[in-house]
Amino acid sequence: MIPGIDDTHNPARTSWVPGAEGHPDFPVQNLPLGIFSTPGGPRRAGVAIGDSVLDLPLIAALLPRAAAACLSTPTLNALFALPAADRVALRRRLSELLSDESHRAAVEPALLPVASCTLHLPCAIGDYTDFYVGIHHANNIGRQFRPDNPLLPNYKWVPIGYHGRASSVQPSGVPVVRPNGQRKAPDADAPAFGPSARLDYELELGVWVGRGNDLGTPIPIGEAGEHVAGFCLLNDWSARDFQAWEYQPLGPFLAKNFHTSVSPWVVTAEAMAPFRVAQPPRPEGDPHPLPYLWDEADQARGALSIELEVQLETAAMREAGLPPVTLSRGSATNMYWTVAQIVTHHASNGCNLAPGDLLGTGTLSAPEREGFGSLMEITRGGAEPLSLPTGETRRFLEDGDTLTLRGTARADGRVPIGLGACTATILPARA
Ligand SMILES: O=C(O)/C=C/C(=O)CC(=O)CC(=O)O
Ligand SMILES: [Ca+2]
Ligand SMILES: [Mg+2]
Repeated sequence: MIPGIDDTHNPARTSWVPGAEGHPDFPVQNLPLGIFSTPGGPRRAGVAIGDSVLDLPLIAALLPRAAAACLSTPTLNALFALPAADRVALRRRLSELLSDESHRAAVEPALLPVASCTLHLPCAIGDYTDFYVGIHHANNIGRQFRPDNPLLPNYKWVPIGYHGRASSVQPSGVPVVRPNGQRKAPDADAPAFGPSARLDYELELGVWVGRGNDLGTPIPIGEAGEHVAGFCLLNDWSARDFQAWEYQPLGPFLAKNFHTSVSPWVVTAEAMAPFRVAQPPRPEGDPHPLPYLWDEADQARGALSIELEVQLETAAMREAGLPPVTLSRGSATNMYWTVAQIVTHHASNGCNLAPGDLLGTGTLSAPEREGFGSLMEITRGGAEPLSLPTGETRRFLEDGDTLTLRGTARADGRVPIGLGACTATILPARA
């Protein structure tokens, strides 16, 4: 079940917190959860509201008991392990506390400016899996890696994924050290080892797993929604030169496990409820998914109406005081498989998902150039370099480049809510 819409989503609801109303990411209709610290203080749970962070342990006495017991821990894993109903109760109470002026005196002392906080990973990530549901990305990139065979025949039957590396997932802001690795130029006799010359990003959504499933017990598709705690932005940094050389036959390995960035706030599945839309119908002639992946309710509301944007700022642009350039604008509706389908498929063999596990959707490219989700697609593998306002060009990312992903959920008659930025700067390779 996908969560329902209630009064916490009411567009008429406003907050007494200065700056919350009209905030592009965090109005009172959002209330994303995260882990933060202040200098000398422990990691603890918080909620973003406008440009403030609400320190949840400080107001635990005002919150529902089940959730309150999980807020002083340095991760959200315990909170995400609770039944979704406990998260709903927490959301309703937070919405009331932050919108009803009568609670202001009790709650305001627990608000901190976000600029004074360090935002951490929301969970201790046991496992991270990256999918490949962006069919336009799969077509575009497949054409470059396998010109005769871009989209393999399993794509429309199986939600394809690979097991990523949890240890190198980092919150937004942590710089990315250019990886060293093996690459082989097409005309070279042997590979060489050194810094990647084709460092790329991948625009993805992250899905935070809520309640887990027992080993050996699959998740029926009708119940997949209850295992999703929320969403973030995810950048699956990719060394395309290493990838092309190493990925056959077992799939991505060192090309993608050196660093993965996530936006630090978890926009809950409940907050996202008004932005769930019908899954676009499959093109004529595509196979009908197997029964374990098919659910009419999921097809009716399983897609996510989230606008996505990627911006690049080079060191020279920063020095010249020029604003970042927008590389692409796309939409999360470009998913061939829904979130419920990837969750159910992942657990279909009895694999156990655990609270705080992270799933990447795969790169979400639109069909057109304006919405491509990686430089590999935008520059067609480097063949069509981008021209920047400084006179620089880019085929792939250079040291000093800062890349930022943003996402905003929108629906008619609703207050838009944002995922917050997922940003990082590239540092030179280390010897
Ligand atoms: O071999 C291919 O076709 C490409 C594989 C990937 O790039 C893996 C990946 O990270 C999938 C994605 O982000 O969509
Ligand atoms: Ca990826
Ligand atoms: Mg990665």
